Amino acid sequence: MAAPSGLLTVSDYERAATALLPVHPRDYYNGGSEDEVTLRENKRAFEDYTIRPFCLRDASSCSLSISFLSSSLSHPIAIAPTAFQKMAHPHGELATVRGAKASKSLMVASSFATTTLEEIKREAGSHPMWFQLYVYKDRALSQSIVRRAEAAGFSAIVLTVDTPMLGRRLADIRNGFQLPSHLKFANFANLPQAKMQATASNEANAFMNYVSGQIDDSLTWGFLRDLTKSTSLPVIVKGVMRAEDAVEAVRSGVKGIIVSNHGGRQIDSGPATIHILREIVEAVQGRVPVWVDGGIRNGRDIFKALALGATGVFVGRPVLWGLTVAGEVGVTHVMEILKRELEHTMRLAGCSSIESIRAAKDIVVHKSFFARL
Ligand SMILES: Cc1cc2nc3c(=O)[nH]c(=O)nc-3n(C[C@H](O)[C@H](O)[C@H](O)COP(=O)(O)O)c2cc1C
Ligand SMILES: CCCCCCC(=O)C(=O)O
Repeated sequence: MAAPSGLLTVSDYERAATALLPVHPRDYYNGGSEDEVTLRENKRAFEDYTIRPFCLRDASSCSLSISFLSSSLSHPIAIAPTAFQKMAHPHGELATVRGAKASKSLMVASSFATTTLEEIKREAGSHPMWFQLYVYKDRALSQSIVRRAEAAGFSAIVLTVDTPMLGRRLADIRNGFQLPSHLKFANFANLPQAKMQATASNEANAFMNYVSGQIDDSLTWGFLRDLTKSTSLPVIVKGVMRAEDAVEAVRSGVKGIIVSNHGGRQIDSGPATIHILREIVEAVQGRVPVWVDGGIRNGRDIFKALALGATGVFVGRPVLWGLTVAGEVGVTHVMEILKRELEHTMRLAGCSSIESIRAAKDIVVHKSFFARL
């Protein structure tokens, strides 16, 4: 199947998906928490940074490849974990895996997938896949999920640390958002699915409260230290927004950090992730790779994140929009658009490799740079 014609950018996919989706999944996917200040700011803040291109630097070839830990990837754009992908398309997570493979993109599977982690990994084969972990009050259940991810062949555990409870997503509360009754929390076959799906009581927010109530809100650094020791997989933390937390995470044994505010879905009024990236990169001093997500919608955004020190970036909603519009073809197309835009930006800026973006001092500056001229 060919990619839909006329869709040239992620914004085109956003408009198309938003028009197609029923109101509950649309608001769940697109929305943020409270006044959605952080949701908007994540995207807007990229405009505060300017690209200062070099000229006459041989733009005839360009490589997007990166390496970190003992891995190498053909490009630095990865697929963030997002829950309930079968609301976007009947093939859900499996279509996303196929799109990840076709576009050679690293993918993270969500704990709250509507497809089991074993089915996801089977579809992925040898393609690199990480597993995102939410920790439940039922610690035995959490441990069994980690063991299953190890056994299935995932290559890292991504521990989400910005969600002791769910943020207040007002649109979902107003809609009485629930997982449609034909879909399941596939990784939790033994939990009372009926409670996790449509609740007969229809009490406002019953579903969100139930899910939120399953997540362990008492986690501390001790849990992270224990996790890094008890799993055979490298642990990466997702949701770090402060330099001292990044340093503590490295001390706790993590092998990577994802600077993230959960796409503006958790605490509201937090800063845009792109503003926080540099201080975290500086604090970590190259001891572990640092990724960033939140509001990344085009190749210039990705270029800016790389120039500010990111090893790579993750995208969440853009993939859901691609999945909604055209299943695996849409996911592939969204990722190809981002890759093409990144390469285009690199060649116009005089950078023939990702390394050369990072090495070029001041190629990306905050707009306040010009105030001193
Ligand atoms: C609909 C939706 C579901 C999400 N589900 C999860 C999840 O299950 N686990 C998780 O760690 N993050 C989850 N996230 C957060 C994303 O992993 C990521 O941090 C965020 O989407 C990045 O922002 P962006 O959507 O602007 O690219 C979700 C985000 C969205 C939009
Ligand atoms: C309504 C249940 C939400 C589960 C959490 C998934 C997630 O991380 C999100 O941002 O949504």
